[in-house]
Amino acid sequence: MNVKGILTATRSKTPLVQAITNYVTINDCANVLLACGASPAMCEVAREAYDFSRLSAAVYCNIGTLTPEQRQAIQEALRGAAEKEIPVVLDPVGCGAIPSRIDYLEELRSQYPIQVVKGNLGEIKSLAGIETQVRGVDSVDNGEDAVEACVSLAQKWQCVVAATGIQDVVTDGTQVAVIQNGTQMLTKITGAGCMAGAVIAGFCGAAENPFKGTVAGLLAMSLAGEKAAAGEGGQLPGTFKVKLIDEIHQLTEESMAASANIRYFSV
Ligand SMILES: Nc1ncnc2c1ncn2[C@@H]1O[C@H](COP(=O)(O)OP(=O)(O)O)[C@@H](O)[C@H]1O
Ligand SMILES: Cc1ncsc1CCOP(=O)(O)O
Ligand SMILES: [Mg+2]
Repeated sequence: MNVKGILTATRSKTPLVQAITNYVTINDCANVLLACGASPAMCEVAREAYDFSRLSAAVYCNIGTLTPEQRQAIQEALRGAAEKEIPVVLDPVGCGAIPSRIDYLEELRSQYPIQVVKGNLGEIKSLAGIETQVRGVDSVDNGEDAVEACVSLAQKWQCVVAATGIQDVVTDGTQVAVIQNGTQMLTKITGAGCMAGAVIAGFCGAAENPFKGTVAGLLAMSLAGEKAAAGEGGQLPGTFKVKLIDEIHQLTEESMAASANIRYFSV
C-alpha cells in the first residue's frame, strides 16, 4: 500500500473541514489545514453545527477544552456527518488524565459512527483499557505494545485507530502501518497532536478511505517536522512551529515518497 495521490487530491478538491477543537491550538489547526490544501471552518456553535457538518467533507472533533457548548456542537455535527456519511476524526485529548472523558467518548461512539480515533499512545491505551502513563494531555508511555493497543481498540470501536509518539501506529483492525518519521521537536510545542488530527481530517476528506488518509496525514506531519527541525532556527520551539506550517505547505508527493519510512503488515 502507499499513500500517493492523497496530498494532490486534497489540494485539488479543497475539502471543507468542520473543526470543533480546543482553544489552545485552534488557530494552528486552521493554518495547518490551509497549508495542506483543505479549507478549515471552526464552526462550534451548537445551533449551527448540524447544518454546517452537512456542507463539509470531514469533521474534526478534539476534546482538549471540552465546553458544554462544544459537547452539544459535537453531538449535532456527528448527527449531520452520519447522515451525509462523511468521515469523523476524533482526538481524545486528555482522556488518560480525566476518566470521565472516556465515558463521554464511549457514549458518543455508541450513538454515532466515528471513522478515525487519533491520540497519543497514553490516550489510546487509556481508551483501550490498557495500563499506561500520562501527564495531563501528554503521554509518558514507554511505547511497548502500541500495535496491540491500537488493534484492540480498532476492533472494539470498528474504526481506524492511530497512536502517535516516537513512532506512529495506524490500524483499521486488520492492516497496520508503523510510521518511523518525525522529530523530538514536535514534543516541544503544544498542538503537534491537534495539528496532526486536523491534517488527518483534511486528508480523509479527499482520500479514498480513512486508513490511507490517516497514514498520509501522520506522515505529512512527521516529514514536515523533520524538515522544520533541520532548517535554521528549527531547534527553537517558536521558530520550529512557524517552519512546521511552512513545510506542510511545501510538501510534495515526491518529497513524501522519498522520505517516508513506513512498515506495513497484517494482524
Ligand atoms: N519522540 C518523538 N520523535 C519523533 N516524532 C514524535 C515524537 N513524539 C511525537 N512525535 C510526533 O509528533 C506528533 C504529535 O504526536 P504526540 O506528541 O504523540 O501527540 P500529542 O501532541 O497529542 O501528545 C506526531 O506526528 C508524532 O509522530
Ligand atoms: C495544552 C492543552 N490543554 C488542553 S488542550 C491542550 C493542547 C493539547 O495539544 P496536543 O494534544 O497537540 O499536545
Ligand atoms: Mg494530543
